[in-house]
Amino acid sequence: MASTSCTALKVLAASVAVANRSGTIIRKILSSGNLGIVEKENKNDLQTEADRAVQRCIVSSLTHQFPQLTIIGEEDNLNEMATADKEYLETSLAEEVLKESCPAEYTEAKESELVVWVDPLDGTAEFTQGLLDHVTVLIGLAWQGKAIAGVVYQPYFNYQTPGAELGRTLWGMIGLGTFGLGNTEPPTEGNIITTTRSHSNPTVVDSVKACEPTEVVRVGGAGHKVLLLLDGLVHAYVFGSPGCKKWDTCAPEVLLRAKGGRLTDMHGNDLKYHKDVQHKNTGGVLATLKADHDWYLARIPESVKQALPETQVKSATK
Ligand SMILES: Nc1ncnc2c1ncn2[C@@H]1O[C@H](COP(=O)(O)O)[C@@H](O)[C@H]1OP(=O)(O)O
Ligand SMILES: [Mg+2]
Ligand SMILES: [Mg+2]
Ligand SMILES: [Mg+2]
Repeated sequence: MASTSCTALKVLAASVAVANRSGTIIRKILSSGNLGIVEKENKNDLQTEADRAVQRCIVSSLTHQFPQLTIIGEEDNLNEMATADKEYLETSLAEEVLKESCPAEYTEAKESELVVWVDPLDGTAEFTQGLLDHVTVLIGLAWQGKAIAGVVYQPYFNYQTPGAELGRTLWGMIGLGTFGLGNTEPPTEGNIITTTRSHSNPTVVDSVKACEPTEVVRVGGAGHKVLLLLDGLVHAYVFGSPGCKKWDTCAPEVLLRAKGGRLTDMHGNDLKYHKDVQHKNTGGVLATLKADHDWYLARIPESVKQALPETQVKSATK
């Protein structure tokens, strides 16, 4: 099989398997009733036992199978202990990924050149408030500074539909496509914009308003908002704030771009994912699937652009 010699596809197959395992961990912790909530930088920046346990699971599992990867996870101080964490070791590879052929441009990508951006639980604020379908697990793979593959796992997809299967896995690779989706056609009428519900500020409000929405959908999570685009429920995701980090955007960006969409900062620049890049997406986030991305870019006010400088890369050669 062509895929067996493709390291990027193998890492993606491991990421899909460990994302699925993460769902079991998150659901078990929520049903235990003890979320172990900790405030990080401020009251809008929370961490739960699910964030910690899933990061340990993902980092220990990927490190065990691919020791030369660079893995950058949201939750600090967990990576070192994760290598010794046997409880959470997931060593399977997702067959549905392995059966695909590696796009020619990635056959040369070496394990030591891949950077994996991990958000163990995106939408933590909403998770603590019981808005469970806002939660996703995000694992994105970057090579030569570009997002090339990723998985978005939604552990509580369908949780309000009795009898339906709980959770879904979406994964993709640039050049291969996005898998696990249904309808992706956007609404035929209006200009529906999704944005933050828990991290708003004046530049967020100004950028949404400037894009002339007919409706604003305020929900949690970067992964969740990109899923709204991929499910054909909104036309654009507009986040005029530096709050999102590389682990919030890497995997969702792949799923969008592999379907022909775009995810940029507010200046229209592509985001960079080198291992030594600034973690914050300081230029904000603008994402579209079928809508005219440049139309939205042209409407972002100069005052917002000035408040959101482009992200700096220490060395763009790695
Ligand atoms: N000001 C912020 N402080 C901390 N995290 C933020 C901030 N803004 C955005 N994020 C992260 O980006 C995600 C998307 O933002 P929002 O839901 O506000 O649109 C959030 O779920 C959160 O990720 P996480 O939940 O993984 O900490
Ligand atoms: Mg967080
Ligand atoms: Mg996040
Ligand atoms: Mg998170």
